[in-house]
Amino acid sequence: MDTKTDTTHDNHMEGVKTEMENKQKTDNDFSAGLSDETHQHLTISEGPSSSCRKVRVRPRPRLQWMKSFPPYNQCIGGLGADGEWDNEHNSETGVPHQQHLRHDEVKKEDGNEVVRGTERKEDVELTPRCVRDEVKAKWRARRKERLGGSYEADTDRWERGRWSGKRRVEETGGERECDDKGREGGANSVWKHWRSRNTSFEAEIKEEGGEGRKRSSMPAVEGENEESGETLEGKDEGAEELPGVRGGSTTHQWSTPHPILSKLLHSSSSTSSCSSINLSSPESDEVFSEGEDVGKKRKTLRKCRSWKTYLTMMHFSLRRQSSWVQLAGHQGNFQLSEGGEVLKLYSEVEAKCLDCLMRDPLRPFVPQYHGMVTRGEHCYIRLEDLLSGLRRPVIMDCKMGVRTYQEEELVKARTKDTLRNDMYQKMVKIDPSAPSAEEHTQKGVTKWRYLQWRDTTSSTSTLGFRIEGIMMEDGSVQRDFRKILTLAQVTEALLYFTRSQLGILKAYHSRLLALSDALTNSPFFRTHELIGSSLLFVHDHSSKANVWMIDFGKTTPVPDTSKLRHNVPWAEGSREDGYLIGLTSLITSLAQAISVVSWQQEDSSGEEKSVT
Ligand SMILES: Nc1ncnc2c1ncn2[C@@H]1O[C@H](COP(=O)(O)OP(=O)(O)OP(=O)(O)O)[C@@H](O)[C@H]1O
Ligand SMILES: O=P(O)(O)O[C@@H]1[C@H](O)[C@H](O)[C@@H](OP(=O)(O)O)[C@H](OP(=O)(O)O)[C@H]1O
Repeated sequence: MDTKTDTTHDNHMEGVKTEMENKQKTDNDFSAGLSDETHQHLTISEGPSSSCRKVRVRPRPRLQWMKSFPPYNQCIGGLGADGEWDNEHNSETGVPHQQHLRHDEVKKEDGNEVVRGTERKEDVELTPRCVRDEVKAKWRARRKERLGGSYEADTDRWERGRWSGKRRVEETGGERECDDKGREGGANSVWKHWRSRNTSFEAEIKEEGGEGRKRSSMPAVEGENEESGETLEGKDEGAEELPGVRGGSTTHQWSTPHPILSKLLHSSSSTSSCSSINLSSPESDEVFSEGEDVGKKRKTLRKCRSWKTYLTMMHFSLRRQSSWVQLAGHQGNFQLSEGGEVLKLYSEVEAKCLDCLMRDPLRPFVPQYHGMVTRGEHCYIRLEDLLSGLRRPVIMDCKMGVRTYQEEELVKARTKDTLRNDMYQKMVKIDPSAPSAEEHTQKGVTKWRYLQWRDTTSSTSTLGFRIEGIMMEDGSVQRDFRKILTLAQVTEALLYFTRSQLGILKAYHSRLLALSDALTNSPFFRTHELIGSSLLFVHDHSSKANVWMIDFGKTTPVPDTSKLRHNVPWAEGSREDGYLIGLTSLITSLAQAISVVSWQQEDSSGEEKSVT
């Protein structure tokens, strides 16, 4: 955006400051009082500032396929698209951090090699990298040959592998719910069981089958990814967590890990020598035998060293990158960085919000924001990975607020300047009778119409939030929660999501209460309309649980900062978002779930006592 917007925003923040100084209070339902922690966060030194004007920025597209966005598996541990990591910007100075470039200054973009570095050091270090690239290129060529040369161009397969776990499940004969021994298991069967017991909640569960964890790995196995890093793509923290190694959530493709990956992992335990790596798989033979003269020891050694570095980095990455997964939102918006940060396609609106939030009492509830980075021609915001450190994370994304459209969408809709056929199609797919006769004729709806329809046919309008998606620990993803409309249904979904674990329910409950306090004391919240923002619930089997505020792409400052209440229904012009209505619903529902589980436990312990 332009300078005008910046000025507006700055003025706005100035207004916020004045407001704080005057200690004006908005009329809301929350208790006042700053906790020590809140004070602590208020005094946090300057966070990263948006230096986004200094780089070329594109609007966030709704990407159809991933060719221009190398997939997650290419981003791991620097094994990405041949040195694509580039200008990491110092968020304060806007100057690229040259030290973040890897030693290879030779950069390939779209096949064009760009030589950047001239220093001696780089020249020396280029050698193993070049060897590696050469080997990788040969290997790629071989794989391509084996696959009939189709995988590079077959974008449909690419897309399928990356994003459409559902279709994958169908193709693999619905083996999603069986482990490699053919036993039934995994979250889906639990979900089905749960659903069959709970007739009041009729969500149609679509078995999207491991869309999360699997999708990032699939292209590698199928050879759909033309880059070499994909073969070693990791997602969990150790060999025991690898697809195919872990039972209960695998398809037959994963009955064994990829041969090279398997060897890498085994080799990592013996770190002393490259000779400890047993390279006998067909793939590795291909890589290492071709053009390799055993007599030329030096060359071989260099190759080994190169591969050793490669393997070490890979193993490190596997451990570090955990199992990041994008549960909701725009496809292609995200990447992982070398350091395990989540990179989200840059939006100035969001960057400004995050910048403010780093100096707000809400900071402990928001992923750490580390400024921005450019990669190729795109710019990304750098976020803390909220799944980092979790094993087999269970995730739920709740989109907050009583509406998910901005008021400006309504204004645009009145002129009907843009009719969206894609949204019309989505609407028809869910309910053919939803579009009006006119919309059917036009085969298009305005964005506002679609979003408003989504809001009114879900719990958004009534409860002030909706569940966008849930991923269980086996990687199964459910995204269709349209039929959850009442608090009781939400409670049932929460019981399913947490598997009725009291500790986790309580942890979520107290976290939301703390969030509620922080919101009360937040100048950011008092002065911003939050549209389409989510609460991300994450926990794992070790009972780590947390809730985070994410997605500020449609969160904007309001001109009159004294009026916003967040706990009243929206009327046009009010800018009210109903965020607190949603939060209250969630807190109430969690309290209900806690009561239900407590009763159940009391009941069962009573029964046990009476038996004994
Ligand atoms: N910092 C993070 N750490 C871990 N996971 C994240 C993080 N940020 C986002 N995600 C994952 O990505 C998903 C989408 O995030 P987000 O809502 O920010 O994307 P979006 O494309 O802006 O969404 P929308 O289309 O609703 O605007 C989340 O549901 C979550 O699974
Ligand atoms: O979840 P659904 O039903 O698929 O609908 C999408 C969802 O509402 C997104 O939040 C919205 O993006 P924004 O939040 O950025 O508006 C997107 O609009 P888009 O297609 O214009 O990106 C919608 O298509």
